[in-house]
Amino acid sequence: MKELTIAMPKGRIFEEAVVMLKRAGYKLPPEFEDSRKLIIEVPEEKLRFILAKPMDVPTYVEHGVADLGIAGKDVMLEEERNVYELLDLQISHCYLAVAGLPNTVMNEVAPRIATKYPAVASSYFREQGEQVEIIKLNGSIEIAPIIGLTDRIVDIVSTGQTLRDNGLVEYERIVDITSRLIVNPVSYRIKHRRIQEMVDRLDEIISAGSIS
Ligand SMILES: Nc1ncnc2c1ncn2[C@@H]1O[C@H](COP(=O)(O)OP(=O)(O)OP(=O)(O)O)[C@@H](O)[C@H]1O
Ligand SMILES: O=P(O)(O)OC[C@H]1O[C@H](OP(=O)(O)OP(=O)(O)O)[C@H](O)[C@@H]1O
Repeated sequence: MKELTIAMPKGRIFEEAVVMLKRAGYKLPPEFEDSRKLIIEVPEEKLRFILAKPMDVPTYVEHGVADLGIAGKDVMLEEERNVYELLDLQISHCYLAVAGLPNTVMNEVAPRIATKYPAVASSYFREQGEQVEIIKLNGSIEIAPIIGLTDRIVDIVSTGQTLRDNGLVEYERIVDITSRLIVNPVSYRIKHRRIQEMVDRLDEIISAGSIS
């Protein structure tokens, strides 16, 4: 049986992804709950996990140092890496939206947009026929319109609480987001049986509808 390396996103997807793998029958050691290790070997399952920043997962998979990865659709759209999407895991549901201060219109000349997703935001406004200036931030995006840095933000919304608590409103919904199982195209060819077995096991869990 060929070993598989999987790039897992640290952070909020991680826990749900681990639950899913366990339900699919993979026996994962306690290191998954209480360790700061960044590489976890599971020889009994012939699996090796790399714990990466969510935005970096497609990079590891594209370069083939991970065969598989788990990444939000937001990351896939932003990164546009040469990988295949195998499964919609139906976890970490959220969406990307345009938001801003209530009852405001965007500056007519080159309105400014703050976002962690410059590629997605640029292509969205281009499709709308609007010329905008994108300001890339790495977090706490909601601050930008409040302190007058930008007219709008493009950011993730889940419960809407961050927008509400900061007095912002949603103007447009751009795209629904869930996490995806992605694969390196070469790995998919040379480790096809092993990978397909994992896909089938995860697919069964998704179809049973027992995750989030
Ligand atoms: N509020 C949310 N609710 C549900 N899913 C979310 C939410 N925010 C982000 N996500 C999804 O989870 C993924 C990882 O988000 P997370 O907040 O863990 O990492 P990050 O913000 O990209 O990383 P970091 O905070 O380490 O820079 C995102 O790519 C997205 O798909
Ligand atoms: O609609 P909600 O349920 O409030 O979730 C949305 C928030 O969650 C994410 O932020 P995160 O917690 O990852 O912090 P960040 O500002 O560091 O990106 C996202 O960027 C929003 O700010």
